[in-house]
Amino acid sequence: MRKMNTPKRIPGGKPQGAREVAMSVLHNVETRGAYSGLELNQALNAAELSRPDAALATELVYGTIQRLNTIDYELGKRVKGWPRKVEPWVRSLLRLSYYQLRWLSRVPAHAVVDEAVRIAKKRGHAGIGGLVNGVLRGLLRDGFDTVLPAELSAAERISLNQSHPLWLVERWVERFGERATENMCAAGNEHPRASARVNPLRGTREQIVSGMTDAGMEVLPSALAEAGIVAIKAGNLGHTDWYRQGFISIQDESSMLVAAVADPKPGMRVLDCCAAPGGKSTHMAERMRNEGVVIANDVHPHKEALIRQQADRLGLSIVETTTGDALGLSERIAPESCDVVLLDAPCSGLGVIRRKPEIKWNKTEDDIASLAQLQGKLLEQAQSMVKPGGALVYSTCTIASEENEDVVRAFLINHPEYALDPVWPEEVLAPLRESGNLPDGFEGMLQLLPQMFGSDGFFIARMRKKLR
Ligand SMILES: C[S@@+](CC[C@H](N)C(=O)[O-])C[C@H]1O[C@@H](n2cnc3c(N)ncnc32)[C@H](O)[C@@H]1O
Repeated sequence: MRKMNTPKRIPGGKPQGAREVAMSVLHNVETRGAYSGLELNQALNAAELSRPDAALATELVYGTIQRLNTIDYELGKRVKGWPRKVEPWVRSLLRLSYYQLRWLSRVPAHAVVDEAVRIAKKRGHAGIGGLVNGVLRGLLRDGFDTVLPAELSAAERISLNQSHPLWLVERWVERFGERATENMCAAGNEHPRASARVNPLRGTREQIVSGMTDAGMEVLPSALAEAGIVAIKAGNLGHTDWYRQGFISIQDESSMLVAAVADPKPGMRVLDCCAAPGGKSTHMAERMRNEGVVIANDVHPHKEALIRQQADRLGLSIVETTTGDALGLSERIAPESCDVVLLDAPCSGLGVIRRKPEIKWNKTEDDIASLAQLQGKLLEQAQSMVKPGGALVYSTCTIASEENEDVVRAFLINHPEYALDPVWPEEVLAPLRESGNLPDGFEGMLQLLPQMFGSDGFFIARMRKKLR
């Protein structure tokens, strides 16, 4: 879903109903490069849909973006000049209708077609209505199995069946093999599970799981993160008193491993270079039992308040927020003054495709190369503030060796005073070992893949600065 140069408005005024809202969001994501999450929130607020309709619009937006490759492949067989020669809003309408007919069986097929034709006529003309009617009824007649030509490569087949861009699938097949890549892409199409992190200053995981269960929520302790709770059927955890009163934070289970690997102790001085919205800063402060200091820095001034709000909600007074480019941090923070420095770097996000599906269509190999350069520079800054004997932790939510292992290896070549540190807390290593996901000869770098635990794809490396 690359941004096009000539954005056009959808004719026919304000969107009404779930499908029109979804269509307008998809249109804006494609034509203006808008973020699906932000765009959807704004559209839902403006349209004042009922809860079921808002849920349907949400499902249509995310599902259509997730399955875009497969949808376009199938529509390309039926619509002349697809997709370029078709009006962008008609494209969005056909795509979301295809998604609904193939993957959302709870809506009767005739209702999907009738509604799509109604929207096409209302916003276009009878001719567009006829096109939409013909395409959708043809699909209903012929069925929805994607039959691919036998001569396709494994990567081409996975790309079309699992709807991921070919360049990405080719890289992953080369590195992880066909089976793991297919599983990874399938995991990328799953709905993300909601999970929460327990604030140990307010209660234990057992207490909170049992309190939630008593309240009728279906939750489980995380198999990956010691502080994690996975929601099976629990509604929006962010709307509960557990959240409002600081018992829990909403965080992915993989993300929870980062503070566990950093493992700061009470009384330490800790720096989080790229901290907003504060998930890992607050987690580290919790693990430090609110003793010591966590300096939470981010480049964007408006994000400082987000970190502050989280720290206040959780009752963490040791989180000190600062704003500035992490590339200039060493001008503001004394050299070798921190026991632990975390660089949770900006990255291509290929591990969080489940949450932000447009990443698949917006990111390019050039983005990976330029992010890798920035990450190398950020790590260079971050290291200068680590005390001798202290820890430097580097993490990303992506699955690209250039942004992960290569950044760390290049750094270590230039910094013989650092070494990878494989001595991670047993709470992190045990679940990895027991599930067969701890690499042989583990050196202190871990690439978590989304299919391993159903959590985000994440990379974590822990390095130690040698004592002089
Ligand atoms: C992966 S997110 C951090 C998530 C955060 N650690 C958490 O767990 O909530 C990366 C953050 O880096 C920030 N960022 C990007 N470039 C930066 C820079 N040059 N200096 C400082 N922060 C930066 C972004 O604003 C973004 O909030």
